[in-house]
Amino acid sequence: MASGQHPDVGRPVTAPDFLLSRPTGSLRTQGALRTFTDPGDAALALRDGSCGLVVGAIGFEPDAPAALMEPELVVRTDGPLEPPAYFRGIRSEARVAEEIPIPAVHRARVSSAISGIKAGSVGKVVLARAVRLVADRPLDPHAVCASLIDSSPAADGFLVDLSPAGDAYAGRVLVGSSPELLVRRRGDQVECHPLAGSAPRDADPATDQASARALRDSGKDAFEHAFVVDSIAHALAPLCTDLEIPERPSLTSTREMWHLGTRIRGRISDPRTTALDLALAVHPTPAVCGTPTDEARRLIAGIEGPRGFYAGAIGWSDADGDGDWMVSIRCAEIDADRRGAIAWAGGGIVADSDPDAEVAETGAKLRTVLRAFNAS
Ligand SMILES: C=C(O[C@@H]1C=C(C(=O)O)C=C[C@H]1O)C(=O)O
Repeated sequence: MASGQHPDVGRPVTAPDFLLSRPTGSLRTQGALRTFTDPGDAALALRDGSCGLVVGAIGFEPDAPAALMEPELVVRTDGPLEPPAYFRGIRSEARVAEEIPIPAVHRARVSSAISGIKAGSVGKVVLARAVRLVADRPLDPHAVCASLIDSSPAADGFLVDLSPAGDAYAGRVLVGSSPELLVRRRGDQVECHPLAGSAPRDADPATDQASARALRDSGKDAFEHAFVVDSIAHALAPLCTDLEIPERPSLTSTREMWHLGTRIRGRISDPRTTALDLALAVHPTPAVCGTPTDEARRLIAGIEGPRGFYAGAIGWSDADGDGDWMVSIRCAEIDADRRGAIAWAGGGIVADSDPDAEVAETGAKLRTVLRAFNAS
């Protein structure tokens, strides 16, 4: 670098403050003509035609502030995004400074959730844990996101400036690589691809295939998965016709995990129902919350405290009603000063869950994000 030059020289001026990269099409935006903290207001603005496009993030709790905006500049691409060389050239470095809670406490929480489930309080609850990362040199959220996209076999990745959610979120950025499609609408076609039931991948191909087969044949995981399909089918039934729900889930994978997934398809009944309306109707699914929803949400709030944007939804919706919303998992929130971040991972607990396996599963899920920070 020549002396006197700013360290950011070469940084693309087009760096977006919202991006969603997906194999089926991507979107990146800059600037905000208008922001919304209440997703209901954004949904209304799309429906009454006063807003052409909404992008951003919705929190886990329905009344938590959202970070939604009507962007100034929009670039849509058919396939996944190709991160700029500038961001690919930056190696992010951070280390795990704290586990929230420590794995032994997460294990104990899972054990007591299993006892609660057996006593009949809920059928399923999703418990998460977090890790706090610290960095000696400032992190660049776009570089972390570039690494997330490049490490994802499907080039899944997202980045959302959370500033529109208010002072507590000013300058904070959510980055992640979610494999889970909450809902997508194109024309009259609606699609969801919920995931639930997981097993860590293994470097040894024979072991890896064996754990995929064990997941496919696991009664406990099929049971855990069915809560999610039932909940989405129930939420979509009044909004869609021709709902197609495969009888059994199929295997799907990321670099780190095997999952059970079910591709649900339907046709929109009323064309005024936008992708954002659909997202708000299905969220939070039992893939991140539990069954019954309100009881599981109360349990989670009591055990974990507020989740903020983890286990919420990120995506976009336009005034024609089209849009994509992903479940905000495999993600981290980067601090405004760029010296730290917090990453989360959770897993569904049912009566037959094994506490040690749940600790291992959340550890494996965290690897997606930890790799992007070169943290271990
Ligand atoms: C909650 C997370 O993942 C969710 C929970 C899963 C499970 O319990 O098996 C699987 C995929 C996701 O729906 C997470 O990654 O943090």
